Amino acid sequence: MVVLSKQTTEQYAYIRHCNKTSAFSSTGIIPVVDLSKPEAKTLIVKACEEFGFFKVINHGVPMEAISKLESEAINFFSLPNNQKEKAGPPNPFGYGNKKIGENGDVGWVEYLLLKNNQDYNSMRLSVFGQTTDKFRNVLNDYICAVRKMGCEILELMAEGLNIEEKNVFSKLLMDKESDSLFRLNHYPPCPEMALDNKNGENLVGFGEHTDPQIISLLRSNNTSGLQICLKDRSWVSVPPDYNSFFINVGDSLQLSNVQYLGLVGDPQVMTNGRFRSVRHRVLANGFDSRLSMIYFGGPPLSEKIAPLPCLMKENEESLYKEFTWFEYKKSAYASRLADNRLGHFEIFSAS
Ligand SMILES: C=C1C[C@]23C[C@@]1(O)CC[C@H]2[C@@]12CC[C@H](O)[C@@](C)(C(=O)O1)[C@H]2[C@@H]3C(=O)O
Ligand SMILES: O=C(O)CCC(=O)C(=O)O
Ligand SMILES: [Fe+2]
Repeated sequence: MVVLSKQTTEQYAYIRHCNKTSAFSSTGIIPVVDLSKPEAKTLIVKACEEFGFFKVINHGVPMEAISKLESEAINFFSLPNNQKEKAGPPNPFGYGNKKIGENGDVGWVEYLLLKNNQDYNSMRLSVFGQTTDKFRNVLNDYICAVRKMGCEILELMAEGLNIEEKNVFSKLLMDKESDSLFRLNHYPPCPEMALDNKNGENLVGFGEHTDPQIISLLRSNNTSGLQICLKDRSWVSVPPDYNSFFINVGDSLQLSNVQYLGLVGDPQVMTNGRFRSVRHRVLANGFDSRLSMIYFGGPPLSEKIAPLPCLMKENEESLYKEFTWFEYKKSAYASRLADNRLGHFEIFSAS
C-alpha cells in the first residue's frame, strides 16, 4: 500500500490537472532538421516562422556527454529531500520543488536551475559532496557541446535569413557576459495520481509559457509530456526522442511584422515578429518520471534587444519599444508563467 504524507497530498491537491484529450499527437507535424544536410538553414527559418519549434538530428553532441549528465541528474534527484534542499531555495537559482518562479506558479516538478559559469562553480553544487568536481566537469562538457550546437543552429538561421553577419545571433551566446541558464527538470511519479485517476487526467508539470531568452536547447529522456501551442492555439504533444534535441525560439528572437499583423500568436523581437516564440508546457502523467535538461541561451544583460535593421523592409516600423535584456528579464521575472511578457513592450499594444 502506498502511504502518502500529508505534504504530498496537499501539494497534489493544489497543482492543476489537465484533461488528457486537450492535445493531439504531433506525429508528422513537428519539423525535423538534419543539421548535416544543406537544406537545414531553409528548414530552420521555416520552422521558426511557423512553429517557433523544431527537432534536431545529427546534432553533433556526443552521446557520452549526454548520458553522463543524465546519470548525474538521476543520482541528484534520487537524494533524500533534505539533501537536495541544501541546494535551495531557488532565488531564482538552486534547487526548487513544486514552486516555479517567485510569483505563485506551481507544478509537479522539481528542478535545479543554474546560472552561467558563476553558478556551476558556486557552493550550491557542494550538495554533490565528494562528487562535486565530477558533476561540474560533466556539466561543463555537456554545456560546451550544446552551446556549440546552438551556435551552429543560430548561424544557419542567419544564413537562411540572408544576413551577411553570420554570427549576428551566435555571438550573443559566445559572449563571455552571455546571460545563459541551465536547468534540470524532474517530473516524478505521483503516488496520489496512481491511486485515484478515474478521469485519466494529467498533472500540470510546468505550466504554459514562452521562454524569455533567445533560444532554448532541450533534451529529455523517453517520457512524453512536452506540448507546444500552434498558431491556431491548439496544443500538440511532442513525442519524446532521447537521441534528439528540441529547439524553442525565445521571446528575444523576432523579425518582420508585416506578414504577422493580425495573427494570433506570440511573435519575437529581433526578428520584429517574423519568428514565433513558442508557447509550451509539460504535463506529467504521474506514472513515469520525465527528466529534461535545458540550456537557455541568453544575451549579455546590457544587450539592446531590437529588430535587426538588415531585416527591416523599407518603411517597416518596429513592433517593440527598444529595451535591454536586463530590462526585459526584470519584467519577465516579475510576471506569472503564462503571461504575455512581450505585451508590455509592444508599441501598438491593444491594451
Ligand atoms: C514564473 C516565472 C518562472 C520563470 C520566471 C517567471 O517569472 C517567468 C518566466 C519563467 C522562465 C521560463 C523559462 C525558464 O525555465 C526560466 C528559468 C526563465 O528564464 O523564465 C523560468 C523562470 C524560473 O523558473 O525562474
Ligand atoms: O521540462 C521540459 O521538458 C520543459 C521545461 C520548460 O519549458 C522550461 O524549463 O522552461
Ligand atoms: Fe520553457
